[in-house]
Amino acid sequence: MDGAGPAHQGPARAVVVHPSADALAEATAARLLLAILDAQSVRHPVHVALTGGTVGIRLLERARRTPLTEAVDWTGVHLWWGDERFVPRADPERNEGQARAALIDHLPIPAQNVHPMAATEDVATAEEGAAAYAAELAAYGGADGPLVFDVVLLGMGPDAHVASLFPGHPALGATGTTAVAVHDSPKPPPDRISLTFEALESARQVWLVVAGAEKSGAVRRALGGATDAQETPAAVVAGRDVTLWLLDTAAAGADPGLV
Ligand SMILES: O=C1O[C@H](COP(=O)(O)O)[C@@H](O)[C@H](O)[C@H]1O
Repeated sequence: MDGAGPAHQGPARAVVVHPSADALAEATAARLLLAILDAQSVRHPVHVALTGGTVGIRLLERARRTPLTEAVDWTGVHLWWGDERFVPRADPERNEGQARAALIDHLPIPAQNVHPMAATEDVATAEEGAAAYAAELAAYGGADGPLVFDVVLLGMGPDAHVASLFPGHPALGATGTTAVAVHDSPKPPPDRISLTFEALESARQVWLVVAGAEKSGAVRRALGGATDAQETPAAVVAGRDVTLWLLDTAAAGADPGLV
């Protein structure tokens, strides 16, 4: 585990580099299940926000296969999403459907503990979907404030987007709410719902799980001290206690500080 450089202030940030995308998925699955078990020893319930994306889904497939999954009390875990594509529920693009097939459908988790974002059958607009999600998150908050995620999993795009918060996009600036509608997403599909920075940063731990050489430039910028959320959203997202960058060697690139 390496420190990420002098530019970062605040809670602990660490970078872990794995030899391949497969190793990253395998290790992150184990890390997630252990984090849930740790949290369950001190809190009830435990809240986790899932990510879509290539590694985000692969790590859920790995989690399904590890015996650690059986040690978790899934009745005490709530699963949320960092973002969702605003498409019909059966659309293969939906993060929800992919996560259900990879893991959730195989868990003894009560249906009411799974909190997907709205599909197009549920509401007329992504705005309505975002408002409904913000209300659901608020309902699970305590008297003293909003819901605190134990772990937020995030993928990252080559453009340094996290969840569906894209560089230069108006949704980046959303404040005073935990969920926002996204239109004209530079990555298809164009209509999405995303947690806001405010919601992501309410997490105790934020983990950015990133694989692939095409993302090494964005990783270098984010870990190299970029501070402009409009240019490099991934650079500014942080957990209250811990921010973990979990990379494969390709995403870490040639930076001798990371490999
Ligand atoms: O569109 C999205 O992309 C990112 C990253 O996906 P990847 O396939 O490049 O790993 C993902 O984190 C996000 O949830 C998803 O909606």
